[in-house]
Amino acid sequence: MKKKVGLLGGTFNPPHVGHLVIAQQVLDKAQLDEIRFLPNHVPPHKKTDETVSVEQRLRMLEGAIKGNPKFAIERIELQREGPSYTYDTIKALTERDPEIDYSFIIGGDMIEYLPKWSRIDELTGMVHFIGVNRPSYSHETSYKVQFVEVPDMAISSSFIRESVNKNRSIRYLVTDEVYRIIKEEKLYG
Ligand SMILES: Nc1ncnc2c1ncn2[C@@H]1O[C@H](COP(=O)(O)OP(=O)(O)OP(=O)(O)O)[C@@H](O)[C@H]1O
Ligand SMILES: O=C(O)c1ccc[n+]([C@@H]2O[C@H](COP(=O)([O-])O)[C@@H](O)[C@H]2O)c1
Repeated sequence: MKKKVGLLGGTFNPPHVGHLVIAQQVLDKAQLDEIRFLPNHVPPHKKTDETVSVEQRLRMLEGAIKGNPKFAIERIELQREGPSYTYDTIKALTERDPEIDYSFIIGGDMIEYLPKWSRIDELTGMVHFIGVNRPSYSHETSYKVQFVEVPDMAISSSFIRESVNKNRSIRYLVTDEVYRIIKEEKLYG
């Protein structure tokens, strides 16, 4: 049987506990073998805090997943210039790893946004989508998306960036390692 790998694509600026909980919940409930976090190079549809480098986002992600043998990082988008379209990524990954059965995990905001994704009709035929609930967003869609229920977490990277900027605590919203990097490198200040 093919190995079942869940891809959690994101900007991870910074990675927060919401990302980790989703990944663990989907791993268990969808009975996957492994989760690979897929940091994008350039987010296709949004501006993010560009004072934080790709390298810093990657180091925070490495710190966030440390210690979980079922979590890894897929770096394929970091090697590609331009917006990180998922169509290009899935095409490259399925060609590279024909022995892996990939699923692509998305939260409610991305489920709502699916109609605007690049080559979405082709993409839904190429990869299995798994959607999770996210407060303030719907998970209803006409696209083929398997729904996995997770605890509702109103946590976002933007909330964390804004909290740091306003001198409010982000303790427990990110792992200790991510917290340390944000403080030591004075990110989002
Ligand atoms: N709290 C959450 N609940 C459910 N899904 C989430 C949550 N946070 C992030 N996700 C999902 O994780 C993936 C990656 O998210 P991303 O790295 O863009 O973080 P974000 O918190 O949405 O960032 P930002 O606030 O900067 O837009 C997306 O599919 C997103 O929907
Ligand atoms: O391919 C697209 O058109 C597309 C549009 C929006 C988002 N995505 C992907 O969805 C994932 C979550 O995006 P984001 O912006 O919430 O970090 C990430 O892997 C993005 O590359 C992909």
